[in-house]
Amino acid sequence: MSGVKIMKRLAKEIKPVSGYMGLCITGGILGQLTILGTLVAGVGIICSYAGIDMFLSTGKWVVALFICALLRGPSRYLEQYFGHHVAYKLLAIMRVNLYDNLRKLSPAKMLDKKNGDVVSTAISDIECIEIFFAHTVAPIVIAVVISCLSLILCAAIWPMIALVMLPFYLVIGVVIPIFSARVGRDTGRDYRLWLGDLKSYLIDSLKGIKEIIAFGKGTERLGNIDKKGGEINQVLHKLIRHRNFVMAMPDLGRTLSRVVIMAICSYGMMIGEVGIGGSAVLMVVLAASFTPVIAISGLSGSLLQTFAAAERVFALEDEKPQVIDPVNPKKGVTNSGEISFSNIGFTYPTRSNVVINGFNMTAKKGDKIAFIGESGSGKSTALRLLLRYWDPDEGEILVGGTNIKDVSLKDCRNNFAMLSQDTWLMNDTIEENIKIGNPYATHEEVVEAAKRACIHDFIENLTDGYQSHAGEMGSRLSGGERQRIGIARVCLRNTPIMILDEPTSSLDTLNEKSILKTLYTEFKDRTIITVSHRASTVAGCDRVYRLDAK
Ligand SMILES: Nc1ncnc2c1ncn2[C@@H]1O[C@H](COP(=O)(O)OP(=O)(O)OP(=O)(O)O)[C@@H](O)[C@H]1O
Repeated sequence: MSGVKIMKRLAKEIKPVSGYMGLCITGGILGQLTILGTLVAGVGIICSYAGIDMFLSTGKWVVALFICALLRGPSRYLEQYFGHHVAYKLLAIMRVNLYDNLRKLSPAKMLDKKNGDVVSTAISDIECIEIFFAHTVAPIVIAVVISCLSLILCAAIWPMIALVMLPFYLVIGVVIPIFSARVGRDTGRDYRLWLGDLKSYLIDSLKGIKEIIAFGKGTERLGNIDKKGGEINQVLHKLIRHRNFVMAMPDLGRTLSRVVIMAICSYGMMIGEVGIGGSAVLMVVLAASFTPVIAISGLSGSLLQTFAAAERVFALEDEKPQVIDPVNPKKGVTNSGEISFSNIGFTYPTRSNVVINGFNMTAKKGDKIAFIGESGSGKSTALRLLLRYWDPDEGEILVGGTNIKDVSLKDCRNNFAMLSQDTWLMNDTIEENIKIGNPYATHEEVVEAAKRACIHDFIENLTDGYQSHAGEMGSRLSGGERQRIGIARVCLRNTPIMILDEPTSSLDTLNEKSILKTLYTEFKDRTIITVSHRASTVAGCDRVYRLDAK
């Protein structure tokens, strides 16, 4: 994506808060005008004391000086306050938009992405865009307005000086930033990529710390972190060299412009085109008006990272999900427990080998169905197709007689309560974790579900009972305890179909028997599909479907 395209797209994001941005720009312009006004009033006071006619009396210049000085504070406050208000509001909107798309991309498109890289984009890349919203848009407008006003004022005093100064404004404010952005673009991009890669490696190393220690890989990981850190530093040095160069060039331009201003003003006085007062005003106005222009030039160094970060955010925002909602979804026709797989064929887009080929299955309301087969035969894949994480390449899946592709993803998934192989516990109380199954459930209903999942006594014995924090002790819970919390969650979700992927793999036979009996008898009206390797888990099912590895 080109720099101009990124800027245009970022600028579009400002639309919902354009009023606040207007206030920020007004504050900025007013702030710069107060600086110019203070300097011009100073010149006015000195010249009128020296007996040079400066249009206003000394007293009026003093009043003007005080007004400008007093307005400087509030205008600066206005600019900074609304600039940051806009930036943080927009960053919050961008975070929500990004998470919304990540949600749609999950799980199919998210499997290929590195967790750390996505976290890096969702947090630090978005944070990096703050520079554009808070420190770029308004300063560009302010610099353009102040440069134009200064040139108009100069042209009113002596048109020639405006003509001579115009190229300085263009070179410092336009040519240098564009050139700098073009030259440093790849370095900025490399830095964000390396940073994402390092974060990903760190998160991976933390997640797998037990295995890393057990297999004696700690030193190797440490060495790799050190190596990656060194590589990042090299790119960072390039960025800093570039930024320093970019900061030095406009400063050089400003110094040269001052020499030219003085030379031309002296020449103007010599040939009688401008008086002492006019020259003094020209000198202070032109010198001061370069400050906002220089600020833009200086920004172009920081913007390299901002553009690279925005590019990464937009790439994630633009990525198309694996499955999409139909344009005109059918409504309310799938709420039953009937399921049918007819002639299903499926190959993962990233693989060449067929996973499911010509698979057929039917379940009536209340049927207890089992999928069995050796490891890798496609049992979990069949469940993923039912949940529409992917669409089959061949055949169709019907729920309640309707093709699941014809209803919205939300309506389709509202039919299912899912227990996956690894129960995810969010950073909240045990009660809230169970209530994921039904946020409106009462405490009594949560307790009832926990009893069905044979986890009630365990929870009661915790120091804070149902209010104990699962996040803090998530890693201290055994696999079986986590699995039973997952089962309680499923029990609470009132859907016609329950999907259980290895529901009792971490439980002893006693607990397994008791939980399955509860599930199969108490939920006799619900259709249950169970995936398991264990004969004991599928023993109570009405029908067993075998999937064969291809
Ligand atoms: N997201 C994916 N992308 C590509 N291939 C995948 C993906 N998920 C699974 N597979 C492959 O598809 C095949 C079937 O996987 P699946 O998880 O459905 O098997 P399974 O029968 O449930 O196995 P297990 O009993 O070991 O859990 C395997 O070869 C697996 O490597």
